[in-house]
Amino acid sequence: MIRRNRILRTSPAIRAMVAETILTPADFIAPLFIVEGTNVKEEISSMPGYFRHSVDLTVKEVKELWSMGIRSVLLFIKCEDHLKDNKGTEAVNPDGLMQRAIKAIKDAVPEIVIMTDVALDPYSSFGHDGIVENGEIVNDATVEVLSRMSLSHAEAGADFVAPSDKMDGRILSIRNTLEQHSFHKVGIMAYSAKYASCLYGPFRDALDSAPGFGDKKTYQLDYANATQALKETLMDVEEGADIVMVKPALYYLDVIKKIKDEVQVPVSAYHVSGEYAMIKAAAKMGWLNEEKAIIEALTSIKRAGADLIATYFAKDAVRLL
Ligand SMILES: NCc1[nH]cc(CCC(=O)O)c1CC(=O)O
Ligand SMILES: [Mg+2]
Repeated sequence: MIRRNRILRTSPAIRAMVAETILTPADFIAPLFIVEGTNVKEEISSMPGYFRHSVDLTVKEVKELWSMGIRSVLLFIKCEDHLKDNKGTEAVNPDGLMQRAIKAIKDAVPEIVIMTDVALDPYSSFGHDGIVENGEIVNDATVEVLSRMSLSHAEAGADFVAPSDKMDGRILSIRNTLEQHSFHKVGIMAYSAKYASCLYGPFRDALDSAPGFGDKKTYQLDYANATQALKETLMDVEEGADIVMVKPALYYLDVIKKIKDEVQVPVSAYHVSGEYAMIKAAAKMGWLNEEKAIIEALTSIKRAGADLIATYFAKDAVRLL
């Protein structure tokens, strides 16, 4: 034998020397679920160990994340039922929960990068990401509202808007709207390769945002396809996306790799609620070691090509590194 492969795995020191993929706290984007009220902290039943917080406790949480080295948060709000409609009225309310949360975080931790979800589902009486007409999700009217919604987040102080809706043409429209209003420093993280996945179930519990009819297959990608994901990601970059995203993450490592090889912007991946829940459930049963499962999952996502990872395990991962 002239090549003994095991030499490079002999000891922890050698393994550390040759490790190609190393996670760091700045890799993580921490998603946060925000609710009305004060001093509210509610555990999400299908996401054990993860919570919805009122704005005051969200601010506390953000301070802790920042002190741990996490550099970015991704905000989602749970809209009160009586404020939901089919027009996204509350989504553009300058005093809405999202807008108030952005301001409170910006005041308390000005340096952290605030990213905001842009889609109508939490605000929609139909639980869909867009405006519904005759049982269909209409594209262009939705893009118009998403652009106003993005502007409203920028006005409140968001650093990045993150359109997760998958309507056609929304990146260009959002970019133009931001430009027209001189928000030259607000970025766009586009959910470009977002699949219609079963893995969003716990998230929809968290926000009470499950579709009231049908599914999201007319706008989110079919998991049988990778080519469309690449095409649509390249289009989003052309339209002005600063960061592109693949979502979910672990079932889509090939898509992350394919996109990373083709684009010249940072690629993020969203390790979604169902991926969190799977690890939590198996760990609770004693079938998997939770800590090892977390680090292996996140390292694999980065190895596939993700520059950034949105994950509910951000804090756990930083503690384990
Ligand atoms: N547009 C809404 C949105 N933004 C992020 C997620 C899912 C995140 C997760 O499951 O962790 C969803 C759900 C959906 O598309 O139905
Ligand atoms: Mg990085």
